[in-house]
Amino acid sequence: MKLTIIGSGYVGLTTGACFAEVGHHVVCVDNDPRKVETLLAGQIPIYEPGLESLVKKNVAAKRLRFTTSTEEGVDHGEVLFIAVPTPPQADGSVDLSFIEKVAREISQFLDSYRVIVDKSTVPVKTGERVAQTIRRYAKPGVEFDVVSNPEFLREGSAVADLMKPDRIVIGGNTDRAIALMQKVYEPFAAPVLVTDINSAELIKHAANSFLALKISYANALSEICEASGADVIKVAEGIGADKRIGREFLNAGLGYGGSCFPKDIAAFIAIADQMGTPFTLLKEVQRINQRQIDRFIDGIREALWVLKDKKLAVWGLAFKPNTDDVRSSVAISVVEKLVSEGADVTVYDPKAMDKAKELAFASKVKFATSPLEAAAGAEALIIATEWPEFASVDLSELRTTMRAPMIFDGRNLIDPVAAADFGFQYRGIGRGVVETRA
Ligand SMILES: NC(=O)c1ccc[n+]([C@@H]2O[C@H](COP(=O)([O-])OP(=O)(O)OC[C@H]3O[C@@H](n4cnc5c(N)ncnc54)[C@H](O)[C@@H]3O)[C@@H](O)[C@H]2O)c1
Ligand SMILES: O=c1ccn([C@@H]2O[C@H](COP(=O)(O)OP(=O)(O)O[C@H]3O[C@H](CO)[C@@H](O)[C@H](O)[C@H]3O)[C@@H](O)[C@H]2O)c(=O)[nH]1
Repeated sequence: MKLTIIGSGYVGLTTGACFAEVGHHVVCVDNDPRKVETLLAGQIPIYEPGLESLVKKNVAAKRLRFTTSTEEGVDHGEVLFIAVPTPPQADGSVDLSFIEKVAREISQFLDSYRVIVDKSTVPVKTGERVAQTIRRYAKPGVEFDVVSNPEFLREGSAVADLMKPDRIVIGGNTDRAIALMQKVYEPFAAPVLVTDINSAELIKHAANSFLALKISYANALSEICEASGADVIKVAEGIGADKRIGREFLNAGLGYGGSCFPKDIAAFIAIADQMGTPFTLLKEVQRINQRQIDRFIDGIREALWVLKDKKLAVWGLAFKPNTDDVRSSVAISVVEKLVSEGADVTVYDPKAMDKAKELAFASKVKFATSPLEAAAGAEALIIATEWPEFASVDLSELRTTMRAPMIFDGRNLIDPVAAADFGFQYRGIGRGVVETRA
């Protein structure tokens, strides 16, 4: 099929590449000329495992191309996917101006039937607004349908998630549009759930909120574990073994971050308020999430007494491993907090340093070229993102290079007993303080 993606960021580019991989002919549009130039030059503007080779392969096979022209995209695709940003506003509600703009742009070039699919994460009832907007601006009588097809990929495993999704949600109001959408997804052989547009839109916010709730449950447990001397990892294992609960998304840590959960939970709260059905449970989720980072910083302050002029190493800047994405990264919030209290911070991340260097905090820290270089002479090490390479650092070398032996492990990455054996004082999340045994 001929498909068009409008917005070629983390979602649009990866979705476009995966659609091409299963045989569709895909045009990816982006209004950022620099991004399109990069893509046309054969480079990938983001780090996502497996994406580069997939893009190269499908460009070479002439199933995938890039343009800045929405007109070219509308001409090409039978189905037009919108994957532009839906950022938060100050009150938590969603800024829908990107979506509205694309709807107007599409309507300008619409000559014959198209399915316009909202893949961005949007509040319930956005589909109705998109249809209204296109009808208002398009030539009279031109046929189209609007469909909601939320995306559930996770950064860091986006290609795998797209190629083998748990489910595909198609929210549509006409058989014609739903049939075309089923054809788009046929090659993926995944379970398809067909709903009305409003339900599909709601599924996305409800799913992300539930996952954030699950993480916050583990984080709230971690505080009780610290107070009682229990181990949150064992507790998560114990409850997660029940199939009705499941072990995934029960990892206590510094709280959830990234470009999705914080904004989507705030959006869902705002949507529920607007509907007159307040979702106060989610406010508690937000509170627990903030408390988790505050408690972590308090623990560092309590152990080190004074942060001013302390030489600290921070491992990790990306909001999670296997991505270079630093949007709403809790790791960066940790660094900012330490810097604001006068600490002398050196950071290292395997993939996210270029993106981090574009942010305001960058001028106030030093960037190292390896985990051990970051830790050289440090009076404490803070682990803020659970990159696998941090777990395999030689603890004996680490001990030798650091000035004082303290590890604050915000992601429970290091084995506390091994750390203690190598002479470290170790503080994880929800597993107490382990004193040095060396
Ligand atoms: N990142 C994720 O993991 C993820 C997963 C599922 C859903 N989502 C949702 O998908 C949407 C996009 O997220 P993202 O992370 O891909 O954002 P992104 O910022 O990485 O990409 C969006 C792209 O849209 C482009 N764009 C903006 N306006 C445009 C226009 N008028 N015409 C053409 N291109 C335009 C931007 O230049 C950018 O490249 C959001 O609603 C997000 O909540 C994101
Ligand atoms: O047990 C866990 C799992 C995750 N996290 C944190 O939660 C955040 C989000 O992680 P993850 O969900 O893996 O990454 P995202 O790429 O943000 O993916 C989420 O957000 C996307 C955008 O909406 C959705 O498509 C995905 O289904 C949803 O998992 C990160 O800060 C993680 O560190 C934890 O603290 N504990």
